[in-house]
Amino acid sequence: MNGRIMIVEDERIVALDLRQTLESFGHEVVMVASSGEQAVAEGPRLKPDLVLMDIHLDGPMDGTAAACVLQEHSIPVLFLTAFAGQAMLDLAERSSPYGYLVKPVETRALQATVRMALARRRAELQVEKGEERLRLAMDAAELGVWEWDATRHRFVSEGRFESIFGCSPESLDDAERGFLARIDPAFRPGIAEALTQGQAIRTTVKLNESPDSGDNGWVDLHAQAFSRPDGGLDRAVGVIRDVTLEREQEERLRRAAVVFTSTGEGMAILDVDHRVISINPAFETLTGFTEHEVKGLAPDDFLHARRREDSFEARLQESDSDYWSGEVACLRKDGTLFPAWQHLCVVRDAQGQVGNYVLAISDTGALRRAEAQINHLAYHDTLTGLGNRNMLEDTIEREIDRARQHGGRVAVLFIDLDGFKLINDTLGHAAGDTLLREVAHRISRILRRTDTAIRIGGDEFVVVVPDITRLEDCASLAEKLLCEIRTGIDLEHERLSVSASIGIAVFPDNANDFTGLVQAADSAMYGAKERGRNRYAFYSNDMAERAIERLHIEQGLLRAIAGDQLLLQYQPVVRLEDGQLVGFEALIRWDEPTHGRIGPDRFIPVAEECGLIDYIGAWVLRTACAQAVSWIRQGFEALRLAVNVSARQMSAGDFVTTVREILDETEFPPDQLDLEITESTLQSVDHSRQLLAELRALGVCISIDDFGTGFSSLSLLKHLQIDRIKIDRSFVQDLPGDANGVAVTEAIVAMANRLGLSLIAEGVETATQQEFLRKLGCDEAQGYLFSRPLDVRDVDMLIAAPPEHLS
Ligand SMILES: Nc1nc2c(ncn2[C@@H]2O[C@H](COP(=O)(O)O[C@H]3[C@@H](O)[C@H](n4cnc5c(=O)[nH]c(N)nc54)O[C@@H]3COP(=O)(O)O)[C@@H](O)[C@H]2O)c(=O)[nH]1
Repeated sequence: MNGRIMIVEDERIVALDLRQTLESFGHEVVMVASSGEQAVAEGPRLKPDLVLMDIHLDGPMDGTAAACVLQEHSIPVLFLTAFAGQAMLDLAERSSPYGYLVKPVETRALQATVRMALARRRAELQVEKGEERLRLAMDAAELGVWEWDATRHRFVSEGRFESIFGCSPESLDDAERGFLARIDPAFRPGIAEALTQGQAIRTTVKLNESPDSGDNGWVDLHAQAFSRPDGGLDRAVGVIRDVTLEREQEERLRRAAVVFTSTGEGMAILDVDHRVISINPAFETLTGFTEHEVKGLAPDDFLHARRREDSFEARLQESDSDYWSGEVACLRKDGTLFPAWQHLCVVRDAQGQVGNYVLAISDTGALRRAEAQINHLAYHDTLTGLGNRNMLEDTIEREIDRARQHGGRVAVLFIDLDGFKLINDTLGHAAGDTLLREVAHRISRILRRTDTAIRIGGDEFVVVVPDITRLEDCASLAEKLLCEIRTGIDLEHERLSVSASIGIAVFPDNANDFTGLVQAADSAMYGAKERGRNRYAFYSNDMAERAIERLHIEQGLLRAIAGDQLLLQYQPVVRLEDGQLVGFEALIRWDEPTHGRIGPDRFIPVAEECGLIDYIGAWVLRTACAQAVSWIRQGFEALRLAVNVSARQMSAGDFVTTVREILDETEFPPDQLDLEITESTLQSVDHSRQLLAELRALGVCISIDDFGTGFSSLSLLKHLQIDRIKIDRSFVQDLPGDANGVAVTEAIVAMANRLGLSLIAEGVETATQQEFLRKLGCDEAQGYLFSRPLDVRDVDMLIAAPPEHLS
């Protein structure tokens, strides 16, 4: 076995001799160095298999120091020395020499020692190479090798162990827990058992979060445990490999598989030639085809109804990406068509080559139907099926646009039912709903195809009439609507009659846009209501003027309250039987310093609108009660006092409390107080039934004022706690000549008698009217025939000395 040898010897003769001897053995002497410095400078470059080194060298670096440096470069050294004292041997040992020859060296000893050293060197190199190979292989396989000596509590590792396990092997030295604690608790018992039983471990485990990096992941763990003879773990050796990415990939695939089989979208996987490889259950459900039936077919052959437009190739070409989505027409197995939203997707491999296609379809038929339903709901009133507020805006704006283009006109009729609230209140919401549906039906029945009927909420409807040429046509339509609505409606056991008030506004005459037109029609509707309901009114400039006047009244009313400009008059009420004075109705007046006396008809509605009525109403009640108490104290003990109450007052949450407090404060006897409430008040006040019950509980009486002018129903009178009905002046004034007035009055008297209610007629101006009413059975009356409303001092005189006709 020959080698490349360097000789380090400062004695030239000895060096030459060594060289000749070594060369005679067939070795190659790569260099003869004469100093330690020269040896360490050239040794690493020449990489000799062996260095023969004289220990005692001249110069600063002796042989042992030079040998230590060469050893760092894995160059083996064989020492030559003239003597071998203990101290020298100790020094030489530090550089782990391959041998130690004492000079003069005998040739055979030199040959044998050099040969053994070279053999050892070769063996070591082989081991090193083997280790290197193993390391590279472990690296390539991304493995970490570990060995756990449980007896000595030592944990060693190589390769990628540290980076995979996320902690240094030293931290695992200590105890089983060090190693096992890194493993997720769910996997720990199995591993622990295999270790204590000395078994092989082949498993994939999850790691806990690393204390160093915070990572957790999955590792493949292959190991063999060895037990001690007395039982228990001696040591374990194994490899680990990080399989986190594979696990995630598997998990993704598993999830994708779940999605594929469970999604509601029909999916088909196609090969490069667009032939079906597989379909999911949803595809089968959507199309009726089984996988077996469509495997190997192209979707264009069995699925796409419009083969040319929806063809696979055409759709993908449309898109400049690998995706296309859009609506297509699809065929089911039974030949029926359905609209579908289709996604096409190209699946490429790592090299960018097309590997597959994915086709996904969802039936958009249901979506289309839902869309239509949502649109319907968005634009229609669910109760009546008419259009709703959204449709109103769209329709009016569209018709205004059209009218602008053609120079036409658009009419808007705003319809509000008279007395609807009362029906809801007394007969219940179900009855109210039935009524609204019937009214909606009647409105629709008489409209043209081009007209639009809308319910904008509650009891308010709007009719949009395009292309009107004459205002008379609007008037006749409004009349037809009033007549249709007025006709009795059968509700369960009741035949109801409800009227409506209609306001009409026209584009471009009254307003130029949607908001203006609807507002104008709304104002006109209020105009119709003010004029007595059950009628229609066109929007007029008067309405705008009235709005300004209202503003002036509102501002004046504030001054009136502050400046004591309000006062009360009292109109006597007489018993028809004997003409006896039975009481008074308190009537408010406003003495305005510049405009003179203003009647309640003008300012009460304004006070209601601006909220001053609560204050004014309480003032009237307090003043009238206090005044009446003084008349009672003057000797008119049987006096009854009627006080008008408006809708707004009744709506105030504390109305009953106000009445109670005023009665307590003035000491007026409750049973002599008559609160006059109009039918329309009952119609507009929520929970009027309960309110009346509470007022009755105070002991006061309730009269229905202006009876017969609004929604009158037997149920209303039956359900509400009422004492008296006041026949409206409008019926009385035409008695007894007018047949209609007579019929209505007779019906009211009959109704009151049947329900045991007392009757009073207002506006009696003639003796004939008085006589007619008396004969009919009417109990009491008031009117100019007996007396106009009087100031307090006139009433004082009246009580002191009643005239003959009021005695
Ligand atoms: N909420 C309140 N409303 C009130 C109050 N005071 C009055 N009013 C209401 O104002 C309306 C107009 O009232 P007024 O101008 O006072 O007219 C009353 C009488 O003067 C009038 N009347 C009486 N007899 C005759 C008659 O023979 N002929 C004729 N043409 N008019 C007559 O009738 C009105 C009384 O109406 P009524 O209350 O329905 O009995 C009116 O609606 C008042 O209710 C108030 O304080 N609060």
